[in-house]
Amino acid sequence: MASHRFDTAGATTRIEPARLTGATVAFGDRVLWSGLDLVVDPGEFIAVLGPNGVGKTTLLRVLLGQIALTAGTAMVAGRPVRRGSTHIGYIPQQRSLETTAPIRGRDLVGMGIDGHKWGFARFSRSRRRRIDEAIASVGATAFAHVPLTMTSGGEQQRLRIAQALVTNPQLLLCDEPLSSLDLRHQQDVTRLIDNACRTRNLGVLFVTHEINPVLPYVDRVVYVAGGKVCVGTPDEVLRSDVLSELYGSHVEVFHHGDRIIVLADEERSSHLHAPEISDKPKEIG
Ligand SMILES: Nc1ncnc2c1ncn2[C@@H]1O[C@H](COP(=O)(O)OP(=O)(O)OP(=O)(O)O)[C@@H](O)[C@H]1O
Repeated sequence: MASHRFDTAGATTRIEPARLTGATVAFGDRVLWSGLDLVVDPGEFIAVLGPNGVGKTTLLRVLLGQIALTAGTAMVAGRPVRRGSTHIGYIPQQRSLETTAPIRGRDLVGMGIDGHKWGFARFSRSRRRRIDEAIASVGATAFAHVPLTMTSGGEQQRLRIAQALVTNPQLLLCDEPLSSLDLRHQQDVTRLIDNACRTRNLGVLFVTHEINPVLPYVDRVVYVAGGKVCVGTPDEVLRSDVLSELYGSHVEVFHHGDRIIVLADEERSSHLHAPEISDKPKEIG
């Protein structure tokens, strides 16, 4: 894991992408999670895991400045969180990109620089270069000029990653970027994000229900369940005893070849799961 960034003068400057201290989020009487201490290092790939509805997206929204902590502090790039920070690249949970407007991939990537504003900035040479570089870095050059409606889900996800990277952020927040992708595209997208993490020295928080495609790449996991959060390496956290304590009910972690399968007894922990509650054990990863 890289932990230092080199400036142009060759001196080492350490920029901390994110830091949460004693972080707690509650909505009314409902405490979503509490007491989270987490420092995201430069070049560190962290997976955020846990069942539905426990507050994984909320964690990203805290760092985006969209949800205020009930207690504790949240910093991004050494400063208190604020909305609209260019230090953050964000890949939101997948929404359909279908639109009647003739938007192309490179338009989408450009929106990472200037939102949905259209104007003279569109024609600046440096802006064009940044967009071209971001598109090339995710291997999307061949289809960046095609209307988005004519691109596949995997191609759109590459363009979303380029959009998140175009401001050269220090922190990349990814909210279930693997959903709706087949295994090959899950692996491609995970590799791309890992490559951005290592080569750009940026911190990555990657929310996912698919543990196995990301396992080869992650440095640490943040596991949210039962109103609590556990942070550590996959070997430290993805264990039956650790997760049973976190869930407050029996959880089995199986190793099958390279794969990890987490089975939680939904009946006993159904209050942790939303909205589809099953009386069968649920495979989380
Ligand atoms: N602004 C808000 N006000 C009240 N409740 C909220 C707010 N934002 C989120 N919640 C609730 O907090 C809970 C956690 O939501 P969140 O989307 O963070 O969960 P998640 O772990 O990302 O779930 P999933 O895996 O299903 O995407 C949900 O029950 C949600 O309805």
